Amino acid sequence: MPYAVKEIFYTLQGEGRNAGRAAVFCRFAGCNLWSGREGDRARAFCEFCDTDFVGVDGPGGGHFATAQEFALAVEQAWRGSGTRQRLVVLTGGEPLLQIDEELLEALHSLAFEIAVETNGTIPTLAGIDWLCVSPKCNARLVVMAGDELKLVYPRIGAEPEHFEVLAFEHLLLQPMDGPEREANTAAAVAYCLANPRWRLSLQTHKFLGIP
Ligand SMILES: C[S@@+](CC[C@H](N)C(=O)[O-])C[C@H]1O[C@@H](n2cnc3c(N)ncnc32)[C@H](O)[C@@H]1O
Ligand SMILES: Nc1nc2[nH]cc(C(=O)O)c2c(=O)[nH]1
Ligand code: SF4
Ligand SMILES: [Mg+2]
Repeated sequence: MPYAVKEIFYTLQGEGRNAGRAAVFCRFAGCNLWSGREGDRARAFCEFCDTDFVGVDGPGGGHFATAQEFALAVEQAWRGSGTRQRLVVLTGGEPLLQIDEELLEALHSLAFEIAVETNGTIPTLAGIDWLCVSPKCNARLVVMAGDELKLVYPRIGAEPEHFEVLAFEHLLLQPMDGPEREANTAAAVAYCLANPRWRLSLQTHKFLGIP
């Protein structure tokens, strides 16, 4: 299957329980909850997105005809020494629109651990090593289990309490970036102080000034 990829880059995972860990990021083009066009944002299922996932014109982006071709591009982006602790984060856009078993096998065969960032509206696959689900309040959640649940906070209709019954190892609140970021961060801190099952996830790459 061909894969449409906006960009591939090497950086530190900025968010969640793996924050600080070196990884190749692969941003797949396209999302099922927003077209990516500013004119559509107000009526999108997900309206707060901080990401440009339209097209294949970013650094390292393109159309990859096969899983092997894609995996080689990921390997070429890896800058760490050796073949241990190799991590790739598949994100987007919505990566589960494009990830298939062949792609997971090709990445595993190059010794990559595979993390996925998903909105949880598309069934997931076996073979993902770290699954991060970030539910969106206007969209039906179908992925009810995973390694971390990372909730963008605050959102009316997506109160953290609703998600505590699901089978996630780690529960994280990530302040919504945008004009209210400071207030949202203070609210997330207060929530975590009062509800210790939840931990704060900051988008550390943004204040570090790295991709
Ligand atoms: C751009 S999304 C791509 C992966 C997938 N579509 C998803 O929503 O999980 C990556 C992560 O960024 C989060 N995110 C997007 N916009 C954000 C914002 N304005 N503030 C904080 N987190 C945001 C998402 O909730 C998700 O956890
Ligand atoms: N450094 C860094 N960490 C991230 N974690 C999740 C990201 C995403 O956009 O999915 C992201 C990103 O865009 N950059
Ligand atoms: S689901 Fe993810 S990629 Fe799609 S618009 Fe929302 S935050 Fe952005
Ligand atoms: Mg991002």
